Amino acid sequence: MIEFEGVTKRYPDGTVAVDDLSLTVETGQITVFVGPSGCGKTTALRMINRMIEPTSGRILIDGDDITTRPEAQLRREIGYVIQGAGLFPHRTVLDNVATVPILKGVSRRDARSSALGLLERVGLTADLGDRYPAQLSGGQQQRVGVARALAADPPVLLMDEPFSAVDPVVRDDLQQELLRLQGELGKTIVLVTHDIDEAIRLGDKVAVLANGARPAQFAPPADILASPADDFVASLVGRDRGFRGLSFADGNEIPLKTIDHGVDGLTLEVDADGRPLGWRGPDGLLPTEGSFRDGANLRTVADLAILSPAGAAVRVDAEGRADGLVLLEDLAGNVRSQQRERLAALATSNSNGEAG
Ligand SMILES: Nc1ncnc2c1ncn2[C@@H]1O[C@H](COP(=O)(O)OP(=O)(O)OP(=O)(O)O)[C@@H](O)[C@H]1O
Repeated sequence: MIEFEGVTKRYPDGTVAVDDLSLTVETGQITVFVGPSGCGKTTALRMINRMIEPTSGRILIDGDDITTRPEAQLRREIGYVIQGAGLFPHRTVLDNVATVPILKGVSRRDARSSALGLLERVGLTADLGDRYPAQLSGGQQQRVGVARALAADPPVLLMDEPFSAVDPVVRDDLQQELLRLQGELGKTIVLVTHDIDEAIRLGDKVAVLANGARPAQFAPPADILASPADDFVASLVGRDRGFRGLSFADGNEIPLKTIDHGVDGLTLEVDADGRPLGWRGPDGLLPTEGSFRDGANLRTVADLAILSPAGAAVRVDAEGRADGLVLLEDLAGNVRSQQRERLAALATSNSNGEAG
C-alpha cells in the first residue's frame, strides 16, 4: 500500500505542482493517475521513489515513511518505466535487462540467463538480446523497458506514460501484454497517462487529477464511466461513456436463446461439428460477424449483436461449437438493470461517505 498524506510539491519558482494530495494506492493493483498536461501527474509519481522530494506531507509504503529508507534501497524496490523506454544506448538488450540484478550482486551469467526469460515474458524473442536499443522498434524498446524494470523483481512498479511513444496498434498490444503480465505477477503499479482510454482499460482504480494533482474522482473505471463526479471528469471522459461502460458489464448475465431460435426468417447454420457457418435466409447465407465465449463483456456481445444480420450474437463453447444466442432485444433490459444496480450502489456508497 502506498499512502500520500497531505503531500505538496512547490518548485523553487513557486509552481505548486502537487497541492495537498492525500490518496491510497492499493497493493497488487494497477492505479492510474490521469489528467491534463501539467496537472502534476509525473511530479506525484516521482515523489514515490524520491526522484522528487515533497515540500510537505509524507508518503508511506506499507506503513513506512519513505524518507526513512536509503534512496538506493528504495529505487531497487521500485521499478521505473518511462516513455521511450530510457534504455542505455551502448548496452545490448540483454545487458540492459541484466544491469540492476548485476548491481545487486547476481552473477553476470545468472543475470543474463534470467534476462532471457524476462524478454520472453514481455513477448520478445531471445535473438533480440544481442541487439542495441537503436536496432529495435519503439514497441520492442518499450517491452525491454518493462523487462528491465521487472528484472529486479520489485514489488512496486512506476510507469510514466510508458506506451505513449508508440503507434496505436503497438500500444494496444503493449496494454494487453501489461494486463496479462499483471495477472501473473500482481505488482503494485502506479501508471501515469494523459489518455483516459488507457486509464480506463488498465486501471483497477483511476485517479482523475485536476491542476495541482487534486483528485477530482478516484474510483474504479466502471464507476467513473457510469457516474463522473463533476463536469471536469465528464469532459475528460468524453463521449460514448455509456457504450464504453459496457466493457465492465458481464455479458453472461443475459438470457440465452437456443441456437435453433429463428430471427426474422434467418436461422443459424452450423457445420458437422456444430461450428457457426452463417445465417441462412431468403438472401442465402449471411455472415455471423464473429462469436463470443464465456467470460465476454457486454460491449463485445452488444457489438456482435449489432453487426449480425439477425441482431443476434452467437455464443460458442471452448471447441468453437455454437451453444446459444443473445438477441439485441434481450440486451436492452439487461443493460438497463445492470446500470440501475450500479447507480444504486454508487448512491449508497456516496451517502455512506465512502466514494472518492
Ligand atoms: N522543475 C520544475 N520547476 C518548476 N516547475 C516545474 C518543474 N517540473 C514541473 N513543473 C511544473 O509543475 C507542473 C506539473 O508538472 P508535471 O510534470 O508533474 O505534470 P504532468 O501532469 O506530468 O504533465 P505532462 O502530462 O505534460 O507530463 C507543471 O505546471 C510544470 O510546468
